[in-house]
Amino acid sequence: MTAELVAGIDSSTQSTKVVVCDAETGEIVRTGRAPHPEGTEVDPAAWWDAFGEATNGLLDDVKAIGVGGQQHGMVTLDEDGEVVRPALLWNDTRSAQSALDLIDELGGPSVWAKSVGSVPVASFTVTKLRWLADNEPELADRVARVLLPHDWLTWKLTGGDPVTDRGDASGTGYFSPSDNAYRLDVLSHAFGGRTPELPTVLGPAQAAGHTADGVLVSAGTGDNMAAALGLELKPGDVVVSLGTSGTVFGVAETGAADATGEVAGFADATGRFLPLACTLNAARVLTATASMLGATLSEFDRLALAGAPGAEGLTFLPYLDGERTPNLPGATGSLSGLTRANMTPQNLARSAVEGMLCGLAAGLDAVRTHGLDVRRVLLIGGGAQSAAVRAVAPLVFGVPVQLPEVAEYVAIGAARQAAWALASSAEPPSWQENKKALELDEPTEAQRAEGHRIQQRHLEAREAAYGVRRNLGED
Ligand SMILES: Nc1ncnc2c1ncn2[C@@H]1O[C@H](COP(=O)(O)OP(=O)(O)O)[C@@H](O)[C@H]1O
Ligand SMILES: O=C(CO)[C@@H](O)[C@H](O)COP(=O)(O)O
Repeated sequence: MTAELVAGIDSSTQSTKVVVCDAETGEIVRTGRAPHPEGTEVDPAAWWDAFGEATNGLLDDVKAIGVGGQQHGMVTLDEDGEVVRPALLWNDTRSAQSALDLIDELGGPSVWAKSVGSVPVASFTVTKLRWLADNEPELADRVARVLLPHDWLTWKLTGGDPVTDRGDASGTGYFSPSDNAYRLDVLSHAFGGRTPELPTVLGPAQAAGHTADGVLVSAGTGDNMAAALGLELKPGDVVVSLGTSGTVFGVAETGAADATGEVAGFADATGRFLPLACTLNAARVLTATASMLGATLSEFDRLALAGAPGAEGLTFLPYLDGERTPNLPGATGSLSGLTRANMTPQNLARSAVEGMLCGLAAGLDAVRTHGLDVRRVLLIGGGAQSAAVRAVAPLVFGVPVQLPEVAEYVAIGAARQAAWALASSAEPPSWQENKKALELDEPTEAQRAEGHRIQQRHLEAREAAYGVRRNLGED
């Protein structure tokens, strides 16, 4: 009997990736990818074009397809289903003041954390709608429907009524993951009294519909939720993803409600929860530093590996695109501790790797404080391909770090969701047999202490430069 095939799509910030898998075992049989345009506002048509390019010739015998997409992006449609304005992405910080206004107007951070699981920052859709209402009211008046990137792609595939899932909906700021319901009062308040249509929230294994060719389309989800599904996380597993964003997350049985805003209390794609901390600066810290040094990524790795642990006193706070955690949307990066002796390409490269990872280590402390048991870190995303990152991560994180076989876990998770919807089973198929992970070298006690010192220095520099206090998990 020939295997049934399912496809998973990862429509993330920088590209669309596709995997086609055996529905029963998860074995990957084909892959594809296509780039997205630069920028923090993008015409959704570019994602559809990238989808077409990435899947070209790959979907002929596929029975089901699922879409994982970058979270939070605001896609606005008019009465005719036409896009009203380019989508504002999760990393667009223009709505930072709108976030502060909304927090204030609706009762403060604790009220937000309790009602929708998260305190909104500029990334959240709800703040983008407020920005639109305040700054482009004539466009806001034309908005009949608001979707997230994955909702829009799913809708393009089925042509039916727009749908979403609980995981991606939980990143809007107008959905309560604990009540499993939209907060239309919050939506309407944020959008100046307007009440656009929202997509129906499907259950984890429900189908969104079918393509014109009869391929089943699953509900889809946000990219981090899809990665969690693809990795089949167990209690104690925490993912650190180094893509455009840096994210730290794990699956929990109860939702987080962090009034400090460091941890977002998202839902996952299985009916559980996904507490998550997110930075705006991850893999691109490495690529920007490599480009400043005139180095390729492998030359950059060689430089960083030749730099001394602690970069001989250089501290790089890598807020190159502003920052989200800590919430410093207008921040710029800084490099401190320079001397004539330590100012070398090797130390600069090393400090970029350490600075980026220290931001994620703070996220690790934050999710630990909010209930996640951190027994091991699974390192994924484009930045995990860096040899220097692999060498430094165990020191800075201070727990065992595993590198799941380099593969596209968002797309794999979306494919697993498609296989689940195809089987209509109570639980998703287990693809665990196909999972291999490389155990990175455990740090010695001395290296662990070094990692701790690097993290302490990073936190002190953060406090000195931006007044950010340490969170509860830090000593
Ligand atoms: N060896 C490497 N070292 C550092 N960065 C890398 C390496 N390989 C890929 N990247 C970076 O990873 C990023 C892409 O990661 P990915 O997880 O696909 O991002 P996203 O999902 O946000 O689109 C790009 O910025 C790319 O340059
Ligand atoms: O906003 C978040 C998480 O809340 C980001 O993680 C986006 O979902 C984009 O992901 P990548 O493109 O970096 O994978």
